[in-house]
Amino acid sequence: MAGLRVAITGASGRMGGELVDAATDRDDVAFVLAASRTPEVVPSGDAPGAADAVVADADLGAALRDREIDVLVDFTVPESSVDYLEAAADAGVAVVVGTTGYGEDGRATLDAVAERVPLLKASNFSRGVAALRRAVRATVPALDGYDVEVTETHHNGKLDAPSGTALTILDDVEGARGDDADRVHGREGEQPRTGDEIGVHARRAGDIAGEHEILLAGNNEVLELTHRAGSRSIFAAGALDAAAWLAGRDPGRYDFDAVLEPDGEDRADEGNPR
Ligand SMILES: NC(=O)C1=CN([C@@H]2O[C@H](COP(=O)(O)OP(=O)(O)OC[C@H]3O[C@@H](n4cnc5c(N)ncnc54)[C@H](OP(=O)(O)O)[C@@H]3O)[C@@H](O)[C@H]2O)C=CC1
Ligand SMILES: O=C(O)C1=N[C@H](C(=O)O)C[C@H](O)C1
Repeated sequence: MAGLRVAITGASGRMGGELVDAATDRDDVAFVLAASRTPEVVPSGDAPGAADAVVADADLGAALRDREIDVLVDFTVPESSVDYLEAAADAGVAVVVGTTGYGEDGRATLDAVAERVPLLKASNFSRGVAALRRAVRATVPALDGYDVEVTETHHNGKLDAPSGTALTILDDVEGARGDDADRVHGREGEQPRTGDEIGVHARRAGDIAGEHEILLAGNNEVLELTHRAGSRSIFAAGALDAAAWLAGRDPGRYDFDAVLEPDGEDRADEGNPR
């Protein structure tokens, strides 16, 4: 491919801005189209970190075709995301999805879109969290019967709780245990722990980019597995790596692990569904 042509939705958002900035900096990206509900506040033109073109989100479908976009990268909210992804599918454009918090309808739309174009969704595009998930899947069976509590901490502007990453990790824990645990969110009053429950805790404060901790305790010992994002740049880099990897592939659902293991098999599966 001569150079990747990417579109980024929600360009005035925290991740949208980070993605536009990172994409304009990459040698493998030839063109950056930004889409926003408020295009007038998104920088474009020759300034460093500015998109090559900015359009109103209502004009996204036409712009994807006119600008010959290869991949759409969406980190917005579920309500807008489903419209953006359908516009991409109509235009035959691949999609990388970082948005979290979908309900059942949103997840069904993702499945339908993946039948028409390549779709890679991850609740977390950092390499560290991908490694953390591998560690969780290996550790939980090794510590059979230990109590597990998952805690996530994010900035005070985050909408969804628990985070998509925490939900993915909970799926990993349950998959490794081979059962569906009772997920207990927070704890208040007289509420002792029951046998195989998993405690889930969501904290919101300041400008924390994202922290996830898995606590395993039993047998007079404690093991803590923790990932801390230092900035959003790691998510943007991972998502753009995924976009470069996804362009030109067949329709279907792809997993971020396949991007990180380029010599491994292409895995089009249901992984990282949140
Ligand atoms: N998978 C991953 O690695 C990561 C995922 N995320 C996820 O990305 C998503 C975005 O996070 P973040 O950038 O912090 O969020 P922000 O609130 O900062 O940005 C979301 C943007 O979405 C756009 N948007 C379009 N429609 C709506 C709507 N109806 N309501 C609100 N916003 C709308 C807006 O941009 P505009 O006005 O320009 O259209 C808005 O700024 C979240 O779901 C978050 O969990 C975040 C970090 C990493
Ligand atoms: O909203 C965020 O900021 C983040 N959201 C993702 C999630 O919900 O897991 C990933 C990351 O932790 C940052």
